[in-house]
Amino acid sequence: MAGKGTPGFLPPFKHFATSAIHSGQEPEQWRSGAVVPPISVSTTFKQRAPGEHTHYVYTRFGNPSRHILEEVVGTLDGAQSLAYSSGLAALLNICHLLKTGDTVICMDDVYGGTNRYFQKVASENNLKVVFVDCTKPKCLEAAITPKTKLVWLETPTNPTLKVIDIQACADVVHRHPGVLLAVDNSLMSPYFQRPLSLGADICMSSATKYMNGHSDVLMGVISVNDEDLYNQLKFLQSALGAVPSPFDCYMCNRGLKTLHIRMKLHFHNGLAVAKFLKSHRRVEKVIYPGLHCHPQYEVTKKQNSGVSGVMSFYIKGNIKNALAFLNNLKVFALAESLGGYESLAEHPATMTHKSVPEDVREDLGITETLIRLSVGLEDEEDLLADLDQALEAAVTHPFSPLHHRSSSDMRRGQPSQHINDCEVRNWDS
Ligand SMILES: Cc1ncc(COP(=O)(O)O)c(C=O)c1O
Ligand SMILES: N[C@@H](CCSC[C@H](N)C(=O)O)C(=O)O
Repeated sequence: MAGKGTPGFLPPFKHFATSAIHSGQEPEQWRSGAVVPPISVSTTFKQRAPGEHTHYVYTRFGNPSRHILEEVVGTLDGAQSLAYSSGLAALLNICHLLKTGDTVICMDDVYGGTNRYFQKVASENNLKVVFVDCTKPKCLEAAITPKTKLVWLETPTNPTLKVIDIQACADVVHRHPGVLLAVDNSLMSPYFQRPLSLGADICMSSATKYMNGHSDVLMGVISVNDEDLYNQLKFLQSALGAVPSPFDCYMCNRGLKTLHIRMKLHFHNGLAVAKFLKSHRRVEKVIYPGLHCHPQYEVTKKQNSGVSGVMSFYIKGNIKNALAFLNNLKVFALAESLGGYESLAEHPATMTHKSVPEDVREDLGITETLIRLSVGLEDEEDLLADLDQALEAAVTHPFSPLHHRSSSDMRRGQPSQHINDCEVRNWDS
C-alpha cells in the first residue's frame, strides 16, 4: 500500500474534484492495477514473525479500504482523517479526549442526537455541558472558564440553520490554551466548508449525510491537522472500536467521487426551493443561509463557497397543517436524515429533535409548525410543484389520521408520465 512519501504516490492535486477522484488510489499500488480500489474484507493480516507485520494487523486498528477512505477525506478536509461507524461514534471518540470534571461548551442549536448525547450521556459521566448561542462570539467568550476543554459548534445548525462565524470563534477559543474547537461539518461537506482552514482544531462530519450522499451508509469522519491530536484520536479509534466496515468505506469513497457535482445541484435546487417558499402564501418564514434575508447571510458568503440543500420553514397555521403538508408530499419522502440524492421532509419537533427538552425546543424555535427539508437532486420543477400542491392541500385538508394517505399511495395514484428531459442548462455557447 502506498502512503505519503512512497515512490509513485500521486502528487497533491490543485482541485477538489481531482483529489476526490484520485487521492490515495493510484491503481499501481494494487497488483491487479484495478482502477476501482478493491474492497479488503479480511479482519486479520498475516505476520512475517510474531509481532512483525507488513502494514496491517487487525481491521479494528486499520484496514486497506478504510485507509483509502481516510486518505481521501484527509485530502478534502486539508488534514489527516479517521473514519468511524457513525457520526455519533465520532463525537464519542472526541469526548474521550476529555477527563472527569471538564466542561464542554456546545452551540445551543445542534442535531437532536448530539444534544441527547451531551445532556443524557456525557453529563451523566461527569462532563459538564453548557449550551451557548455561539453566533455571538462574545457569549462564547463569556462562557469559557478554566475548566472548559472543548467547544462544540455545528454550522449551519440542525434544524434552525443558524450560521456561526468559525474564524471569530477560533480567535476567541485560541486565546485560551488547552481548549479545543470542534466543528460539525455535516450540513456543508468539505466542498462548501473547511473548518480547519478557518481555525478549528477538529472537523467532524456525519458522512451518513452529504459525503456518502446516497442514504445507504452510516458513518462519521474526523479530520485534524495536529499530529499529536491525530495520534490520540487514532489510539482511541481502535481502543473504543467503533469503526466502519470495509464495504461501507468503499461505498462512502464511491459517494465522494461525485460530491462536487452533487453539492452544486443541491445548492441550485435549494436556492430555487427557498425562493419559492419565501413567496408562497401558505408559508410564514423560510430559513436558508443562501437567502439574503438570512440573519447570517454575510458570514455565510464569507466562509462558505456555497450552501447545501437543507432548509427549514414555518408553515402558516398549526400542527394539523404541518402534518397535512408532510402527508401530502409525493416527491419528497417523509423521513429523517438529510444530504442524500433524494428529497426528504420531516417534522423536527416530533422526529429528529424529539429528544430535545420541550422548553428548549420552544426557545430555539423548533415549534410544531417548523418543517425541515433536505432538497435533493430531482428536477427543480417537479420539486416546486410537489411543495405547492402539498402546501395547498395542507390548508384545504388539515391532517386527520383517518384521512392519512402515505406518499407511496399518492405516487401509485399518479398518471404515469414519460419523462425525457435530458436538458443541460448551461450549454457552452
Ligand atoms: C448535524 C449532525 N451531526 C451528527 C449527526 C449524527 O450522525 P450519525 O447519524 O451518522 O450518527 C447527525 C444526524 O444523525 C447530524 O444531522
Ligand atoms: N441527523 C439526522 C438523523 C435522524 S434522527 C435519528 C433518530 N431519530 C435519533 O433521534 O437519533 C437528521 O437530522 O435527520
